[in-house]
Amino acid sequence: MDAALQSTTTSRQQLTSTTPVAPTLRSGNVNRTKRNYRTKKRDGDSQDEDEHDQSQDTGMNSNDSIQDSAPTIAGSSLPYVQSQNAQNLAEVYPGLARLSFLDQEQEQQLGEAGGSHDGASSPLGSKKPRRPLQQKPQPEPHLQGEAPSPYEDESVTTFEGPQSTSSSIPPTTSPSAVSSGAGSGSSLMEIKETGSVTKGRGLFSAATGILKPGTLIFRELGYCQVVNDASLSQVCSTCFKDTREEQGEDEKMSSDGISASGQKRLVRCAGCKVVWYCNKTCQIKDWKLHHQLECQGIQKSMTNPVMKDVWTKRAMDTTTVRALCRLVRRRERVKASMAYKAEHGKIDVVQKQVNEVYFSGLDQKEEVWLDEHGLAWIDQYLNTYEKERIEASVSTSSSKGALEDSSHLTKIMAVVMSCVTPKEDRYAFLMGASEPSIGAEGSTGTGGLNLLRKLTSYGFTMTNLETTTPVGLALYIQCIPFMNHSCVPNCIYTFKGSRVECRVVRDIEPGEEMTISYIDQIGTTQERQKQLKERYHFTCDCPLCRYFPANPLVQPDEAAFKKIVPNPSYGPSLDPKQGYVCSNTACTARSVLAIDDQLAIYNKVELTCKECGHITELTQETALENQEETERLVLGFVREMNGGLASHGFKANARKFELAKVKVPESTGENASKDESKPSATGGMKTVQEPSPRALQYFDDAYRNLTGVSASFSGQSAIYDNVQSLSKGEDSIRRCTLHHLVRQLEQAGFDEAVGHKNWVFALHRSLGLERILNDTYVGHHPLKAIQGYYTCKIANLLANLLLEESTIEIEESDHGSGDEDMVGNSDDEQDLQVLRDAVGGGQKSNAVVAAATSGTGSMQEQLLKGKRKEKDEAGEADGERRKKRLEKSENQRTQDESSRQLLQYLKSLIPKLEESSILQQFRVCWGKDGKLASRYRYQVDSLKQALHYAELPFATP
Ligand SMILES: C[S@@+](CC[C@H](N)C(=O)[O-])C[C@H]1O[C@@H](n2cnc3c(N)ncnc32)[C@H](O)[C@@H]1O
Repeated sequence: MDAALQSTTTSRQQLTSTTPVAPTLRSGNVNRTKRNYRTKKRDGDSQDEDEHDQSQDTGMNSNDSIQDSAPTIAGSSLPYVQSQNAQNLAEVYPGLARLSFLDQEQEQQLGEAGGSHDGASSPLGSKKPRRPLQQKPQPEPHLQGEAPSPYEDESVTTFEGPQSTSSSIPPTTSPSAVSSGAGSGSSLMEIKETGSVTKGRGLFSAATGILKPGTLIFRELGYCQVVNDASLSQVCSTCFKDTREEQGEDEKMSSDGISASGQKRLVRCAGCKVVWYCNKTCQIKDWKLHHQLECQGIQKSMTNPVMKDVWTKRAMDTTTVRALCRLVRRRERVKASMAYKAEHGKIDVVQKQVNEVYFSGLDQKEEVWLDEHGLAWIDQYLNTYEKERIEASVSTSSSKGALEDSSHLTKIMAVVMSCVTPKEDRYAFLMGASEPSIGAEGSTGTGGLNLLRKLTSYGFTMTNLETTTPVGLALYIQCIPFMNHSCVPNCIYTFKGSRVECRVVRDIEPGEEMTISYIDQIGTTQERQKQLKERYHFTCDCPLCRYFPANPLVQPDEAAFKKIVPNPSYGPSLDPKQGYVCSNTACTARSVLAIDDQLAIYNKVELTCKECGHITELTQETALENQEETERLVLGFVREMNGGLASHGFKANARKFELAKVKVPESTGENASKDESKPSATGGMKTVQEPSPRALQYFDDAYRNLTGVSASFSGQSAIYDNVQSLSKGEDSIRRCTLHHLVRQLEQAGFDEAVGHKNWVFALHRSLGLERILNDTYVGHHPLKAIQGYYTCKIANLLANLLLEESTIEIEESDHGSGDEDMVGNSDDEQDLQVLRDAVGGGQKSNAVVAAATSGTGSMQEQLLKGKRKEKDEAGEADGERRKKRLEKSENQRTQDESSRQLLQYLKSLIPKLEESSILQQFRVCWGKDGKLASRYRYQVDSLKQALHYAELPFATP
């Protein structure tokens, strides 16, 4: 959300360690004379940068290049050339003529490669048939009741852009918001007023039935998006593919895009030397959409010595700058197109053709919509509500003074203006006082300051789906920006490239508002509210904030929260994350006795537990000691994770914080982690990557120190047991909070470390974070969603692998499994198909399949619930409740059985998946370069890891 600023900060932090510094532009780059095509042809493919250099040169001298390249265009078979004269083309895209050279070369290259190319970025001019606009994607398996999938039948989907562009009320539907189920025309969601003056509008369910967890409610393309500075050389600026996934976390990329192993991953635009791409297809696509003008702008900006430092020495983060430039340019393009339409009564042919060339299927549809309605829409939705807010944040911006003395926002504006606006238009651009003429170089639309303000409050930080690392900044305008915040959201969002996807995480009733969390949910009510106030300028009033009011004097409100969480583990008085619980180890109550704030007022408090009457004395010193002890333990954990060699500082270890290689007996499973030193019966030992037992012991101690609960990765049910082992002894006050631990882990680079997918599995599973998130933190942590997504993805991929699709039955479970992760994702579908072909389509029983497809996402939760219920049973005597519990436990047994079947099934797949012949086939049919084979390998490894941890017994409260 206010990611523009946020991401700027993040990126700046990362900049010091990871951002490559682009080499200084060769002198005379901008005015370098053109070389002829033949020279370029001779240079061949390896000369990417030179080729682009030339296209840049041509782009900057468009008149010459149009004449020069006219014959080439005329003779080309490229679709946009066939029916378009070069002059018209060049008017809109001055560099296009020169680009035809790249297109031809691209075609040639593809021809040589047998036309096998990543379908997601189909080459310009290739004969490859586009996915038809009305192709029917697979239905969403998790949509319950009558609510149709947003993509159920696109042939009848109609785009409803702004109903009246002059209206100040924005339209209630947008392409992504419209879900036309089999001609019903019904919609899955609608935008309407919440009824709260502070909240304004929101996104509401318009489905007729309950939307179940896992349901994909929409996917949305960005209006404009950029890769952040820290990721520029590692993430493609067109498709947002993150090469770090393939190269592994510790294989860093140098500033020239060469990995530690010497492989070149991305190619850089040789014109500006700022943005990077997977290949020329991506480069061309971006060139035509955005980068041509962006590239010229950056080079123009570099003629100013101060600005030059920004671009070449990264004197400041340029993420927001580039995003804003793209926003300005896109608005320009749309305006030019609209003006054309007004004058000629039809859509600009070039625009139309370019759209056709660029996009296929849904993308094209969405892009056309964005082009036609985006401008009006963006103005409407941004202006109506946000106008009075955040004004202060930019009120100081002006073009005054030197860059160094200016505020951050002023700096951003200064750089933006140096890229997009001629000097004489700068004031107009800044204030929106007048409209520069359409089509003129540097024409900018209204109010650069306004746009910046909007970008900073509506921009989203895009993250890598699997690692959750921030990769870029995007502005969405259709659905997600209408979603309000809740600390117990019913939806979560994730990114696939630049496309955002929004899913349901708990039941949504018809008409209920759909919410997301703008912030990390791990904090206390005070912490969350502080963040929301600072970043988004509102005070959250969600059910969780009302259940655990930030101010302990405010009467808690139970009703709203209990609607969402029927049996919360804690009473509604104090947020358990901010307090201390009874120190009597025999006491099973976890009611909060005191909070930090109280301790700040009184140096010493005596706390009587209502449950057991035990009196605990709590002093600031005790609290501090607890804190220090935990820090020491976390340090020990970090040191062990780094091989136990040296005692490093927190931050310095960030990148090294990896799973240790541990020798375990061949027969993995529960014993593997319990007794790693003993060889198995067969005598074999093997190396797996997981936290060492000592590291886990450290973590367990730290965890227990703070919570009074054993993380118990080793399988002992350990709530409140073993507290004696703590140095503070039995009477130690136990802090009922984990956020300090989480903060320390963050400091220790944990966040970066969990970028490693196995880490996510390992730690969530083995340290019981699932339980913590479910039980203590109540809501759904984004990481959990990612984990769930990933688990589903692997499980589905593999579960489907050996099955005929027709035999798959989706059984309803109390948690969505996210099966639809596969739906509509051509990459995954291809993955699946290739795998299926490779393995040869084995058969499994329906029951197993149903278990596999229904239980995947909630597998761990099901186990967790089972254990929790067992514990509940032991502690309660009430007959009525026992009866209910028995019923529940019956359900639980079924779920456990389903999970067990799933586990067994997935385990049985592994040997088959690991057959070398399959791996070989996979390599041959997909990636000659072996990339996809290694991705496949990675998935199998992750599955093994997940299964390994899934088999460890859970610690239950
Ligand atoms: C992305 S917009 C959400 C859509 C917005 N309500 C609208 O009408 O355009 C974010 C802004 O909505 C408001 N908002 C979001 N969630 C809120 C909440 N839970 N309570 C109050 N205001 C909220 C804040 O002003 C925030 O800056």
